Amino acid sequence: MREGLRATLAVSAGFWCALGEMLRSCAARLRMLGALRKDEHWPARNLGPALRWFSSEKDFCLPNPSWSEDLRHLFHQFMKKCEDGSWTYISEKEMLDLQKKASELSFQNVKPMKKKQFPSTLTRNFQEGLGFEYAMFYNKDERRIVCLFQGGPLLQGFPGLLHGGAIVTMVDYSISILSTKTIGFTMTAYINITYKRPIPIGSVVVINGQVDKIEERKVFLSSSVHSADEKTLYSEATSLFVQLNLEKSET
Ligand SMILES: CCCCCCCC(=O)SCCNC(=O)CCNC(=O)[C@H](O)C(C)(C)COP(=O)(O)OP(=O)(O)OC[C@H]1O[C@@H](n2cnc3c(N)ncnc32)[C@H](O)[C@@H]1OP(=O)(O)O
Repeated sequence: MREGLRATLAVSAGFWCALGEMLRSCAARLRMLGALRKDEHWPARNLGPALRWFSSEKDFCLPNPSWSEDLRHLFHQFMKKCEDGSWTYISEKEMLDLQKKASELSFQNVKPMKKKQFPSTLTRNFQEGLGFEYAMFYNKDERRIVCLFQGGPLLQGFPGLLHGGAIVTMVDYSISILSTKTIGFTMTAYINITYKRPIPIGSVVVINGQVDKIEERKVFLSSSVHSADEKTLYSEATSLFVQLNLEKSET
């Protein structure tokens, strides 16, 4: 009897959580669409809570209601490419595990912030659709990474356009995962980015990163940012990542 009651309570708690999550997603989608409406100036006070409470249980790289048709389409295309094993989907958990392991191994003197103060990594701190929406795919044999990225209204620089800092953040994050998967834990030593065309907020871009050369602890990479139809080249970057010297790193 008691077991039955417990099961009922668990099911109803699950139902309310799922409903809450669904309503939050819809609200985020509506806010994003509102912000993208022509001629509308979107004051920050209308944003509502922009931070998202992070749950390590949820895979934020999977499609959510804020994703546009283009992003969904590309995501499913890449998931298909994963079927023969040439490409692999990188889940949120894998990204978090990489970060956690890197900080455990290298920065013993740095205290991670408490979850309550700081929900997650920069790219995951925004409500659905308002910041960084992305999914990544890795090709081990070709030493390549692809990141499908849709930047939301909180990443605005000039009106209606993505901020260059947000673009390089996403490029840096993608290739940092590539270099770490290629030779172990690395950090960005430099990244030189050239912005060729502005990226409209809410549009979907494809970040392609590849390893050009490895010299001992140094990984040289190049990357590009294209439109989903590959017709527009938005940015190009070259960068150096250095494998962490675990004996030396203390801070
Ligand atoms: C898993 C995903 C997590 C998401 C994170 C996203 C990525 C990031 O944002 S990382 C944050 C930004 N980056 C940083 O904060 C890094 C700060 N810098 C550092 O900690 C160090 O300088 C670091 C680790 C890059 C290199 O330091 P260290 O391990 O002591 O290497 P060091 O011995 O000085 O240099 C190694 C080699 O790299 C070269 N090198 C290092 N930095 C540079 C540079 N900026 N330009 C050119 N060459 C460089 C050196 O000349 C040397 O070359 P060689 O072996 O031929 O003599």
